[in-house]
Amino acid sequence: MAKRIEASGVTAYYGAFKAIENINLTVEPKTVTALIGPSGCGKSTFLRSINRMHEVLPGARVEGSLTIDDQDIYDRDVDVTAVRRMIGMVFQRPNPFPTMSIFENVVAGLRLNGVRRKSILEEAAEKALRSANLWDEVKDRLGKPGAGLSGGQQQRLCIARTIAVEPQVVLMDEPCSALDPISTLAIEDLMFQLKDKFTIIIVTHNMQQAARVSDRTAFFSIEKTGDPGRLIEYDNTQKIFSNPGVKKTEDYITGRFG
Ligand SMILES: Nc1ncnc2c1ncn2[C@@H]1O[C@H](COP(=O)(O)OP(=O)(O)OP(=O)(O)O)[C@@H](O)[C@H]1O
Repeated sequence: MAKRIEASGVTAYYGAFKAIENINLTVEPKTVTALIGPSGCGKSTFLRSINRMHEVLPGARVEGSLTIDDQDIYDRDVDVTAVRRMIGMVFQRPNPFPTMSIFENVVAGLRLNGVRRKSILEEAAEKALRSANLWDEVKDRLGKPGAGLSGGQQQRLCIARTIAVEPQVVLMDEPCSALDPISTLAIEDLMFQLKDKFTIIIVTHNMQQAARVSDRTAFFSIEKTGDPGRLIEYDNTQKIFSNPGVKKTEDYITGRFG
C-alpha cells in the first residue's frame, strides 16, 4: 500500500511570490521522512504540494513534477479527488467534525466514498481506531461527540479518520504542536507502527521528535526574507543529526539559528 514519492524541480508560488524553489527529493515507501527548518522556509508549502492542497488557495500554483509510484499527480488528466484520497493529511490542530460522533468522524471519508453498509463501516471504524491506538479508550462511547475527547485523543481520532480510507501516504503538518508530552509520545509511537503500512511525511519544529521518529530528514532553509525556501540537505536522520554535510544544517540543529 505504501508508495514511493519523487519530487523533481518542485517550485511553488502564492501569486507572484515564489515560496519554494527547485525541490528534488525521493521518499521511499514505508518510511517516515521529517521536514525541518526555520519558520517560513516552505515546509508546509511543500507538504501541501504533495496532495495538491497548495493549489486550493487562489493564485497558488506548483511547477515541476511530483510522482507517486511513477504517476505524475500533476498530470492534466489526474483526478484530484483520487489524489487526495490516496494521500491523507493530518493537521496541526486536531480538527474532528465537532457535531459528529466519534464513529461518524472515523467513517466520514468512507461515507463520502459511497460506503453504506453498516457492518462494513463498523468493521472499518474498529480497524482504524485500533491502528490509531484509540480503540480501547473510545469503544464504549462511539456514539458520543468527537469534540468531547482530550486533545491527544482528538488528534488520534483525526489520524483514524485519515487512515480509515486506506491512503498510501500520510502527510502530517506539525501533528503534535498542540499536544502535551504524553500525547506527543503516543502519536510518535503510532507513527512508528503506521510506517509498516504507509509512507509518512511529517513537518516538525521539534528536533528531538524528528530524530526519534524519522528515517530520513530533509532540512529546508531560506537565505533571507522574501527569498524562496530551498532544500539544503536530505539524508538519513542519523547522519543529519550526528554528522551533517552542510554547515547551515549543523547551525540549525544545534540551535545557532532559526
Ligand atoms: N496563504 C499564503 N499566502 C501567501 N504567502 C504564504 C501563504 N502561506 C504561506 N505563505 C508564505 O510562504 C512562505 C513559506 O511558508 P510555509 O508556511 O510553507 O513555511 P513553513 O516552513 O511551513 O513555516 P512554519 O514553520 O512557520 O509553519 C512564507 O514566506 C509564508 O509567509
